[in-house]
Amino acid sequence: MRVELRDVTVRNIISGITLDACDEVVGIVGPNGSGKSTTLRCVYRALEPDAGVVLLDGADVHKRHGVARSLSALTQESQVEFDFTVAEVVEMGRLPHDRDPARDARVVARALDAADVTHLAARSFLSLSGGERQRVLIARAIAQEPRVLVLDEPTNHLDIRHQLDVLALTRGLGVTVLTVLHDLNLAASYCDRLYVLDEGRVVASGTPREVLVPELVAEVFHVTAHVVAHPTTGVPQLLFDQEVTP
Ligand SMILES: Nc1ncnc2c1ncn2[C@@H]1O[C@H](COP(=O)(O)OP(=O)(O)OP(=O)(O)O)[C@@H](O)[C@H]1O
Repeated sequence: MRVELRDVTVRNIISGITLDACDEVVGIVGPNGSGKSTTLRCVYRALEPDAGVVLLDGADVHKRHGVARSLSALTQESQVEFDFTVAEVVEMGRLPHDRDPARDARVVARALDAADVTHLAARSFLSLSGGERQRVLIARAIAQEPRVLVLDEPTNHLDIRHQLDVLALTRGLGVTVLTVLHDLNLAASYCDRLYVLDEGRVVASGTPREVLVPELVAEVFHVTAHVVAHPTTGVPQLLFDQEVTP
């Protein structure tokens, strides 16, 4: 499914954001406060742009019917306030769909397994650690069987193994994934294309190899980076000098 943002503007926070993603993993990177979460909020309809439009397969996401069945989001606001079990939280992913108990149970079991939380199914969500909660919320998003998955910092709280697992898992779904990532090396490894935001605007876009060059990294993040090829995959990876550039 194709997601397109055309000239999306929200107050003075983001301005003229244009991007698209279709059946690929697209990363949004940029410094703190550059407008990444605000951009995603417009996609998962927590915010309506002041100008511009967000389209899902060509239809305005704020007017289209059935968006909840097509799009799921793991966001900074994704939380569970009441004391549900893990299994119940993941079952909530099925709510936008017509009920089919046997199929729902299979999908939920697969999602629990994929996010490595089957052993936690009977536990209270509120008793879990930050990383365990994050994996349960990922399982819920997967259980929704979305065609577009919107992720705001999905690796938050996760240890390195689960960071790699979650990114491989979401990539393996074969759907459109639009994700904010802070770790530029994970972004280079898992994203087909990247958009770089700075001060509410897109300042670069392209493949990780095209975008993650020392000049851009210095200009946007104010650090000196050296690009090396990953020894087994050849993917560009960044090594940083310790001094911050002005
Ligand atoms: N509701 C709001 N009212 C006023 N300012 C806001 C609001 N939401 C976001 N901002 C401001 O807009 C800017 C962009 O915020 P946003 O959360 O989109 O950035 P971000 O790139 O996701 O940042 P981070 O990397 O720190 O998560 C920030 O300066 C933030 O303080």
